[in-house]
Amino acid sequence: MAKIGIFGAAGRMGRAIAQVALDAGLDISGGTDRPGSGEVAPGIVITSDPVELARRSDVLIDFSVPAALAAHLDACIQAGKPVLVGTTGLETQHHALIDKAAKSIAVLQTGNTSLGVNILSALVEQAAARLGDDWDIEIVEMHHRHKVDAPSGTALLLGEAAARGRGISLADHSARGRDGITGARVQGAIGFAALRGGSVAGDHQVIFATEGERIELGHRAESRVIFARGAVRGASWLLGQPAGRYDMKGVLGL
Ligand SMILES: NC(=O)C1=CN([C@@H]2O[C@H](COP(=O)(O)OP(=O)(O)OC[C@H]3O[C@@H](n4cnc5c(N)ncnc54)[C@H](OP(=O)(O)O)[C@@H]3O)[C@@H](O)[C@H]2O)C=CC1
Ligand SMILES: O=C(O)C1=N[C@H](C(=O)O)C[C@H](O)C1
Repeated sequence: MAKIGIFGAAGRMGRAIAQVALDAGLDISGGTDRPGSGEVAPGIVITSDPVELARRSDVLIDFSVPAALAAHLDACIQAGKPVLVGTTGLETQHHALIDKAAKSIAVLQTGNTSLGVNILSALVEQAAARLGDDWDIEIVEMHHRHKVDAPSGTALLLGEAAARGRGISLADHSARGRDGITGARVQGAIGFAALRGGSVAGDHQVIFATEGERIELGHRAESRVIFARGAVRGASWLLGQPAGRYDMKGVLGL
């Protein structure tokens, strides 16, 4: 049976993934986290050495922090093991590291592992392809009070889908963090707004607004279990893939 290693195992997602994998009867080789993070689940060994974990795993799952990504990718390259990266808050330099790693190992990176969000992304791309840029696109997300990055990885994934549908680059058309006298909305911009509070697992809404009408497409996560299930499914799928960069579309057959 394939052994799954978890980077960031003591975090909210790390623990959820361990639980889902154990419930499914899968084998967990162990996890990494910062020293003193406590027990994740009975029998799961936590180390602070990602290379050691990668060597005794068949596939790795990373839900930790962007600052740890380089070390995690390096460990997977050294051990020759595939990895699913679910960590969000990634910037250009992190995506460049993933592209480089994907030359020698299989890497699946996604801002959201759930089936529902990936279906939503396909719908958003389709709607954006059919509506002209007199339809303003705004993406609103809400998450729990502990979340440290904004906009969420999912909001960016949905923004990328909208930009792809429109045939434009998101980097050149995104409007983030409006405050004060912003001036009127720029035609063709894709706007982002982030709310934080309570224990919300993850709500996303994509609004297409034009004169006189509005389309709203959305997704609400009711718990982290959906992300954990998607991560375990994605990791199992990665075991059969050659080196390269992947997202959830291949896993879910979209
Ligand atoms: N793609 C998806 O579907 C989803 C992505 N996410 C993303 O996953 C990430 C984790 O989320 P969540 O579990 O809620 O966050 P947590 O803060 O609960 O977990 C992150 C864990 O990583 C640990 N960590 C910090 N530095 C390192 C390191 N160098 N090596 C190993 N572990 C380290 C943290 O330890 P410490 O607390 O001591 O700093 C913490 O235990 C976030 O980026 C989040 O946005 C979340 C849900 C779904
Ligand atoms: O931090 C979270 O909790 C989540 N993060 C991901 C994101 O940034 O989109 C996915 C999910 O919405 C939960």
